[in-house]
Amino acid sequence: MTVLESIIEGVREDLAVRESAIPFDEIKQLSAAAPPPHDVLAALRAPGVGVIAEVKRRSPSKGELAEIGEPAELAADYADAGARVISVLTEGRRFGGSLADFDAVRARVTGTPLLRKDFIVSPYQVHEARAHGADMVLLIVSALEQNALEALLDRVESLGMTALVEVHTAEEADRALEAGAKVIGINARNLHTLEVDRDVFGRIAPGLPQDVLKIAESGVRGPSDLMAYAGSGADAVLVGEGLVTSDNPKTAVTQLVTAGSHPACPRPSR
Ligand SMILES: O=C(O)c1ccccc1NCC(=O)[C@H](O)[C@H](O)COP(=O)(O)O
Repeated sequence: MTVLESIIEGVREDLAVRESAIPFDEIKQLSAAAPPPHDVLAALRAPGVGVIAEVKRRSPSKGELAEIGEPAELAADYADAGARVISVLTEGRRFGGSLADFDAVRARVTGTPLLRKDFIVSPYQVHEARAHGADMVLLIVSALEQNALEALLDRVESLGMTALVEVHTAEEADRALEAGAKVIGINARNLHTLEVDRDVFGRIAPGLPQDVLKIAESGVRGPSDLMAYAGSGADAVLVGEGLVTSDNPKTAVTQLVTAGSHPACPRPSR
């Protein structure tokens, strides 16, 4: 079993527990009653290369990353520093995240879009994300059959949210486009082996249509990585470890945001 398959096995077990506590019809009603989502596409299309800043406690590749006592305070720092979107990992077993983290961040950060970063395999999780105030959800192509990917993407958009459709290979990028993805995240990390290869973005992004927003995920440790991804066509970078392990995450975001809007930073070609 690969790392991704093992994560998803646990996600399905945890999901079954939540489904028995709050049935699907109820979560659908809660999602319909939530305040409307932020316009994530507009946020990501703002000038310059944007930063999606992640609240990440630990990871399968690195173990414990940071003790995040107050995820809401960390997220508020990210927002103040100019992050375009804040990503909150809600998977508990391997990343130490939770929907409680997400709720705390949503209550504190009202003006910046939030990404629910989890391993979405069921429509239930999409409604659950919206019920908790998510504006964006992650759909990982290699975790989903094509018909499931398409159905989940439709559902995300029908609730007014935006899907970050994650790929790691050119074939997965073709599947994302076939499904109608408007935002494609190219993850440098192979989720089956955990190997990180920053060159993956530069191999895939140039082949994507100009109007698709391209997010470079993983492996960003500072402004020079953002600049390199920008040179290959990134509209934004998604950063977790590099922020939560820094001495001052707010300054780390500011440095990335400054690099992304610097005249020397290659412009997105959209
Ligand atoms: O981070 C991991 O080890 C990991 C392992 C298996 C599945 C997903 C994983 N991470 C999710 C992500 O893609 C990252 O949190 C995100 O891209 C930020 O990456 P980084 O800046 O390198 O923390």
